[in-house]
Amino acid sequence: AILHSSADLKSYDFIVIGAGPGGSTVSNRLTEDPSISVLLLEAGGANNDSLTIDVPLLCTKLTPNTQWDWNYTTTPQPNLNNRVLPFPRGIGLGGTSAVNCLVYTRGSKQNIDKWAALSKDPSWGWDAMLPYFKKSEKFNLPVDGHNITGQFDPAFHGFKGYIGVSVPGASRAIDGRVIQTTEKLPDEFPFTTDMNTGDQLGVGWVQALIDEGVRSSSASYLAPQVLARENLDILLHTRVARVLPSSNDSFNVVQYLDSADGNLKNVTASKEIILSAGAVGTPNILLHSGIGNATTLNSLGITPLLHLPSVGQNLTDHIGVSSTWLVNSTLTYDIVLRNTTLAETLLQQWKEKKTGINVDTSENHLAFLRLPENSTILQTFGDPAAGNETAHFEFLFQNGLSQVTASGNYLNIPAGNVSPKSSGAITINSTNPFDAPLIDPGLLSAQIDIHILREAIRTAHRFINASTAWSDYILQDLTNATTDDQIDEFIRDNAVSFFHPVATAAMSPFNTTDWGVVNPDLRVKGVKGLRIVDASVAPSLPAAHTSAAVYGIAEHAADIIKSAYGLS
Ligand SMILES: Cc1cc2nc3c(=O)[nH]c(=O)nc-3n(C[C@H](O)[C@H](O)[C@H](O)COP(=O)(O)OP(=O)(O)OC[C@H]3O[C@@H](n4cnc5c(N)ncnc54)[C@H](O)[C@@H]3O)c2cc1C
Repeated sequence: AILHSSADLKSYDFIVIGAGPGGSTVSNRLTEDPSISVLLLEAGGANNDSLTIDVPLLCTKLTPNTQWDWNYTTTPQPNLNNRVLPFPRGIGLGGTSAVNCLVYTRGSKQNIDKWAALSKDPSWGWDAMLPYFKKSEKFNLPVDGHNITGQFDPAFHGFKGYIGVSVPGASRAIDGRVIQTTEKLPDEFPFTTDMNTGDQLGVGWVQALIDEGVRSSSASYLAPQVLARENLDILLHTRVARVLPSSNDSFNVVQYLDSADGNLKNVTASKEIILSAGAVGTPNILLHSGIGNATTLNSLGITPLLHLPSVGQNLTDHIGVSSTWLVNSTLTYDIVLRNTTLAETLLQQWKEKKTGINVDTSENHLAFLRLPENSTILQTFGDPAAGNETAHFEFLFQNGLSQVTASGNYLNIPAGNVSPKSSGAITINSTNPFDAPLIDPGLLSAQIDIHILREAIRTAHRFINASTAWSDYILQDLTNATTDDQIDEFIRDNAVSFFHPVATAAMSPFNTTDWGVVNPDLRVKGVKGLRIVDASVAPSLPAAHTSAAVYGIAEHAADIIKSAYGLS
């Protein structure tokens, strides 16, 4: 049940911190066993009364600087002309999956196999993880009822899980041109039926976290029939300050801020605390608990309880930038952005029938592509991707999603570097656990990353210019950058995080002490009672939007925990 106040707290076997994909999934699966009790603590509210969250196409309005966002920013990024970027993280049931743009991608088989190699545990590889990806998924037919044969491969999908996944349920004016380009230029831009089979390369229909036209966040794992379980309690509006040891080496106590009276209070787990506060929140809680680099903690005035220097380190994220063209069409989304009556009519259609443009996310097609194998970039710097079947960059084909000026119709193609070599860190500079941590994703700190992004932008332009599919459509290229220097400056002035941070509490092999925060069973190294289940344990960043990975990690984690305690 959702508790009214901390006065209703009982005693619990497990306390889970954070209701994003990690925490919601593990809270659900553990309470399938009626002999186990779980308390889920979440800093935000129920998030269940917001049209902006539910309507897939409104995803861009959810962040930054809103009630659904922690409203973090990065430290100034030296390789982006010292810009400070928004770094949204969702707050409330669903966590960041309630505010993201819904794209469902698992990355390549090589990406997931790299987790097994880094952790020296084959259960984190693709073959063992595929059943967990499927277990989390409820693939459903698009709302327009069109025939989706050839738009996805059913062999790689689950149909009985909690999170809705679907292909687009409304066509967009550029769909035909994207597909035609794959037919005209199949060598460089091959069509792929399904990017979630482990073989991700090509151009294809987006799969998005949508259930019959409505956003499916991790709150789907906390649906009313799940909340009806007597062994699952949720306390909302509750920010965790730190975790504390109850004996020398066992962390069983959670210290939280009671929003009702503003006091710090403790609650104890008889078995384990599970940290699922995300790639920013989890290292922040650990550091304030004295778990991290002992020297740095000491210099801040926090007593180190466990020296684990990798806490907060290795933050890896995607970076991307959008190219824009003025187009010869009036069937673009920017007309809706400019016309409140039309926007209201479309919203009404969504409310009444769950049909129309609002049932889908920001694009109907994606591309995952590589640099040519003989490219001088790869020869000079080595290949940063997980292997030769893993993308270097991604395109999202958007039909006028961002308006550039007050008039005109647009095509936007955000291009992301999805196999970055750069990394940064989450650190703290305060002893107050409720102060924002310092978020430095270190974007473009490795030289190869700007080279890849530059070639991604050039490739997006080839997609548009090299095929006759677009010749009667494009009026003007608004990027205005062609030389290396011009494109680099365009990137440094405009690129943003794609908001996919991972690896800030990475798993490393058992008995490895020089890097990593958790063992392959996701227990924090060197202590009892503490486990981590969220994006921060991924030891490397897949070439993919990250929530699918976290659902897979959490389904696997639930089985690991159940087997450790003999649960059903
Ligand atoms: C704008 C944006 C767009 C994105 N687009 C996509 C996309 O299209 N597809 C995709 O797959 N991924 C996308 N992502 C990334 C994806 O949403 C995340 O990878 C995923 O949600 C991470 O799950 P998590 O469980 O690790 O953490 P989160 O989802 O961040 O959940 C952590 C939870 O912990 C809570 N919490 C944190 N600290 C505390 C505390 N001290 N006390 C109590 N509770 C706390 C938070 O409020 C939150 O609910 C996007 C992210 C953003 C920001």
